[in-house]
Amino acid sequence: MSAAPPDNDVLWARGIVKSHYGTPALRGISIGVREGEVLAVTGPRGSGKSTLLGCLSAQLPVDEGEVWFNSSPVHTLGRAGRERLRRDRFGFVGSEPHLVPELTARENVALPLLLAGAGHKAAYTAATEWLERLDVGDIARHRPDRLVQSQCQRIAVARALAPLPPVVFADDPTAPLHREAAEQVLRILTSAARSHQLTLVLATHDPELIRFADRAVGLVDGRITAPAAPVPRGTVAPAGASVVTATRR
Ligand SMILES: Nc1ncnc2c1ncn2[C@@H]1O[C@H](COP(=O)(O)OP(=O)(O)OP(=O)(O)O)[C@@H](O)[C@H]1O
Repeated sequence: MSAAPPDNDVLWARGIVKSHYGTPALRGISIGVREGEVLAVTGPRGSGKSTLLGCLSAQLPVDEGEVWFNSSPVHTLGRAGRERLRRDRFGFVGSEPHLVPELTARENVALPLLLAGAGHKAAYTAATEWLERLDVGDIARHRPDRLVQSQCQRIAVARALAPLPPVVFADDPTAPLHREAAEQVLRILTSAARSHQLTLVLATHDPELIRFADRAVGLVDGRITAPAAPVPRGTVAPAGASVVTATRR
């Protein structure tokens, strides 16, 4: 019989093992994410970051181990239960924006709100506000084919944040951006998460970007590297330098 997860961890996992068609991706990962914190998952390409986010966010079933969200088990849910959890409680930003090409920027951001049952006016007002926060309010009526990738990625961030999900997963969200745009998008993403008390799990292969997080966990070959301190404010921490023990601010 397993122990219950700690109350103050919004996400908690123990001993996750996951393979893709026989290729091991996670080899026994245990991790806790506190409510309202920004946790960076860092490591080289192929180290298992996307797979870890997939398991924590109920996109991928684990082969072994446990995943809990708000003290409820995720690892025992079937496909429909995992889909419901993702739709109702989690937001996602990937390395590609994946906008609906037929819809304007504003319609893309309003879409998840409308699907969740928000009224038309409320959804479009919120979409406009989030686009303005992401500095792309001026292109609200444009379709993605008229926009550059950094604008599309900002729209994708607005779309993930607008419903204010308790947890946002961002898997290498700055991959298509140059350094300046990457830093700006991460600054907006992390400050929006903090000001709305959202929990953010951020995967990045770029060790310089973990300074935007409160804590960081390093992965190598599907395993967590040695535990260490929280990300110090205003510094650049090396990859795999810290794991998961203290609070932010
Ligand atoms: N769909 C898949 N089919 C087969 N192998 C996969 C699949 N997805 C991931 N893998 C393998 O699992 C391991 C971990 O991959 P994962 O994508 O989780 O790492 P990552 O750290 O996110 O890498 P990247 O930074 O390149 O996205 C790698 O060896 C990868 O080749």
